[in-house]
Amino acid sequence: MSDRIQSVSILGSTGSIGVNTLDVIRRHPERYNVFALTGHSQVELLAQQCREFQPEYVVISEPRHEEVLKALLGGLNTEILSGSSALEMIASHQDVDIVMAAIVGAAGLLPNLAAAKAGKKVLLANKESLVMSGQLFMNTIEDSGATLLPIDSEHNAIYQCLPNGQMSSELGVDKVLLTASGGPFRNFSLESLHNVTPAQAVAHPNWSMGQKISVDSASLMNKGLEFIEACWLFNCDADQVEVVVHPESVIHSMVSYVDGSVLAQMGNPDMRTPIAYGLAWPDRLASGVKPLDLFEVAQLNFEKPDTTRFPCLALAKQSFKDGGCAPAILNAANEIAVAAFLTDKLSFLGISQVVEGTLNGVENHSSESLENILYADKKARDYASSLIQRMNGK
Ligand SMILES: NC(=O)C1=CN([C@@H]2O[C@H](COP(=O)(O)OP(=O)(O)OC[C@H]3O[C@@H](n4cnc5c(N)ncnc54)[C@H](OP(=O)(O)O)[C@@H]3O)[C@@H](O)[C@H]2O)C=CC1
Ligand SMILES: CC(=O)[C@@H](O)[C@H](O)COP(=O)(O)O
Ligand SMILES: [Mn+2]
Repeated sequence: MSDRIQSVSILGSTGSIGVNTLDVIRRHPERYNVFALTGHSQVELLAQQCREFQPEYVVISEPRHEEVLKALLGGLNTEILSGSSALEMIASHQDVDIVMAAIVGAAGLLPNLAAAKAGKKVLLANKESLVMSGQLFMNTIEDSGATLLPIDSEHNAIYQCLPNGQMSSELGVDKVLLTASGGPFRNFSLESLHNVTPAQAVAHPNWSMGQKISVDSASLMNKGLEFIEACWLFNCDADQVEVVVHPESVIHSMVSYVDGSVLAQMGNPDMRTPIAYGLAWPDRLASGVKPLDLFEVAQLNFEKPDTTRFPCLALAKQSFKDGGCAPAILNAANEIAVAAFLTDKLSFLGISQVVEGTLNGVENHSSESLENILYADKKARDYASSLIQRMNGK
């Protein structure tokens, strides 16, 4: 354990992961100091977090809200910044040890890359940035000597079950078993999926999360993004990752070995466990999570995923196999489609149609440069938006 207090920047402190991160940090003032906090639209909550944790910097990424934030924080010794370049600054600042990457979606890419380039300990919750830029992101981590620790519950579990955090066949690793809850519509017929609402989609059976990831869990796009995330994080081929539906979300994922052993990481579904693991690694830290009561759990169930009702999983796997910017195109189309679904401009089943249509309609290029990735992201957003307009007869 390091004796020095660690300085933490939290990208997306007003979100579900951000709030849980602050909850863990609050329990350990002797170990962590908050260097910077960031939010996008929740100005009141961001101001409240600043009053409690007194960071050096606060960034409101949406510049419209800067004046309100200033008014709310009058007299506080925290420097107030706005805009996306400020996010990169607080993610790469020389006084920062740990960066929690918890902005939702592609908006996290540039600050996450800045943290990686600056050699920080990067706690990666934002899976979209890795899906978009897999090879580039992993190369950046390796070149800078940064430490990358997965916070996504499944990947954190896999990391804990692998011998050295990597898919090593020399050490007898056979396969990664990526668990999926199946989401709120696991038992819905294809017919009934036509009419499901945003309120139903965000009501995840086991986890309390932000709206976008909750819809992704309902469509199984979350598992598709996580499939790609696992391949990059652990240097796996597509056939070394198997998705297993496990409705209880008590096993957070598993690793199988050539001798027939299967190692699982288990616990109550509460993100404070992987967050505490990432913050304290290689130590362990009390997180406030209730111990798992196996008698209460009683049963663990497993099923195969159904890609007929949930085509997003198959689309994501295919995009990874296609390579280049295909995963970035998939991600961008999905972000646009989910936003349209949440605002009643697209049906639930329309999400996979928009993603598939965009993958077919936008040309794929090499993903070697950041410029190519950002170009694919922009093209895919434009294409998906116009597709939704056409689907709505406009
Ligand atoms: N929630 C969970 O349990 C899990 C989440 N993850 C991943 O972690 C990430 C965050 O998820 P979650 O916390 O649920 O999401 P939330 O929607 O709860 O929070 C998102 C955060 O990002 C900020 N934000 C939104 N848009 C922008 C933008 N354009 N620029 C900068 N900041 C922005 C939000 O600010 P504001 O709220 O102020 O608008 C908020 O702080 C996602 O990538 C998700 O996939 C992974 C595993 C589990
Ligand atoms: C908590 C977490 O990591 C989420 O990504 C969660 O896994 C969503 O659950 P499903 O996508 O399996 O429904
Ligand atoms: Mn997950």
